[in-house]
Amino acid sequence: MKKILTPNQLHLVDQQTINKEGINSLDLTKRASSAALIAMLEDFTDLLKDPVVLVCGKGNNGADGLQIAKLLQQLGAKPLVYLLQSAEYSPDNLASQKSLADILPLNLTEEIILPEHGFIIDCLFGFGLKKELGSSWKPLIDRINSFQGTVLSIDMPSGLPSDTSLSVNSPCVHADKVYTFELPKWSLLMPENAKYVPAFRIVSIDLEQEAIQSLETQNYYLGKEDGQERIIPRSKFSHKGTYGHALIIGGSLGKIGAPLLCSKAAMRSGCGLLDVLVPQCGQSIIHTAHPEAMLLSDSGEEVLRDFNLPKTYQAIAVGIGMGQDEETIRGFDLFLQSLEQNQALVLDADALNILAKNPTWISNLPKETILSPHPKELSRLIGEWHSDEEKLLKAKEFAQRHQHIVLIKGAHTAIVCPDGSVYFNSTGNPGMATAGSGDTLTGILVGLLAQGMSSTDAAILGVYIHGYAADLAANELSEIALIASDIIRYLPKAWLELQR
Ligand SMILES: NC(=O)C1=CN([C@@H]2O[C@H](COP(=O)(O)OP(=O)(O)OC[C@H]3O[C@@H](n4cnc5c(N)ncnc54)[C@H](O)[C@@H]3O)[C@@H](O)[C@H]2O)[C@@H](O)CC1
Ligand SMILES: [K+]
Repeated sequence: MKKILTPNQLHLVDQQTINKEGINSLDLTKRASSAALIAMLEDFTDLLKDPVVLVCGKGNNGADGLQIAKLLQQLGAKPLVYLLQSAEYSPDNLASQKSLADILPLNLTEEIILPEHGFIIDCLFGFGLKKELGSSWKPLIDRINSFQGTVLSIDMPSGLPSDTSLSVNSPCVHADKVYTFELPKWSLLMPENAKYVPAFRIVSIDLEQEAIQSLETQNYYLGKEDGQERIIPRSKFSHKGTYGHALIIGGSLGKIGAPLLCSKAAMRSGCGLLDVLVPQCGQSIIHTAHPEAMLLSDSGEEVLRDFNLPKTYQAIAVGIGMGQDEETIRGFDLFLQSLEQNQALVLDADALNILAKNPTWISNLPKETILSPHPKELSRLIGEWHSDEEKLLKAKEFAQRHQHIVLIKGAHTAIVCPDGSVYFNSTGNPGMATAGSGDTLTGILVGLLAQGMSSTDAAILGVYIHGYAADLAANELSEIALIASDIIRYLPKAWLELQR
């Protein structure tokens, strides 16, 4: 997994790389610039053919821009280079200016000339932005944002601080894609910044890994290796009991599809045995549609009421499609009271809504329960928020106070852990914004927990593979057509790929 660091820590890593390698800062800038250009050329082959305008600031982000311009010239392109007029350029910036002819002055009061199409490479500010840009920057940023072509930002979209939320009206470049160096930055992962960062690519520049390892953070970005490391191998002499017995509790009249999707996803994630507890109206549906699952009977006709568990389970998921009938709420209360403190548990949907209305019941949850709310359910649990930063803080406070794991689902789902760590996911796509997608995640989670995985590991692997299966599905079926059943259908392929 990659660490998400603060600007001060990023400066430190740059500095330690320079010291350790015995290079100077300009060498690192050149390395970064050529890596960024290679990545941009891979994504946009027209970069050497179409008009390119580089807009450079006075710091090292601007130095990156000047170096990229030089490389583009060497490749035969004729980029227009604007450089912010300043009395205090960084040393790398000054050195980079010397190797480039025809630099156009950039003043905040004068309009820059832009072509009808092509590219702007935005190198005004990177992680060195100290505070939000003032209103004097608005005309320039508005001009960049009105460009009809493609806007590529180096390291950060200029105007976006790397580790805090941005006020609504603050000027900021709306990039089409951001090429960020070595490590993802916190604000690139926040949903509220999607308009500035619809996509980003991490460009490796071989920064000193030891320096990165030595720095403390609570924020991490998950990669494929984090999923791979957590896969549970199947052993030759194992039997179905080896891989745990899971239980799914949910469903109500008209909402039997939810526990059905959940139970299929659980078994496609490797658990050995699975029981499903649904009201009577759902029993033949589950039996017919998912013959591998076993059914527990509940006396409730249309809604669950008994929550009667004949045996113990390695893991239980509860809440999907369950509804909030009075009888269900009563049964759920008794169920929570009956739980052992070491019971692995996932709560979703109506289980969370019922908890939000009865907050004292939270104390009955076993430690490290995974709570998998959608945004509405989350706000009922932790209260409203005004920014993604506040949402994360509140979720963190909740996770630490109650010692549970809270998932903030969405693009870059955040796994908020009881020790304050937050893991941001790197897989998934907007096709997952579809009915039942969350039910499949809950199924994967309970399937993994049943195999004896810790809640944090199950959340990391579960969230990662859920998005990974959806990415494989979307590649073949499109994001538009993607439905929750497709995520389950592509789980086998996702496991195969992850095991490679
Ligand atoms: N050698 C290095 O340290 C490397 C740096 N790199 C690049 O350097 C960037 C960081 O460079 P810098 O630290 O020079 O920072 P930036 O280039 O991001 O910007 C810093 C400059 O902007 C000014 N500034 C900050 N906030 C402002 C505001 N609100 N209004 C007006 N001016 C403001 C600062 O006074 C400073 O002059 C990275 O984002 C990356 O693009 C890369 O080339 C990798 C290597
Ligand atoms: K930038």
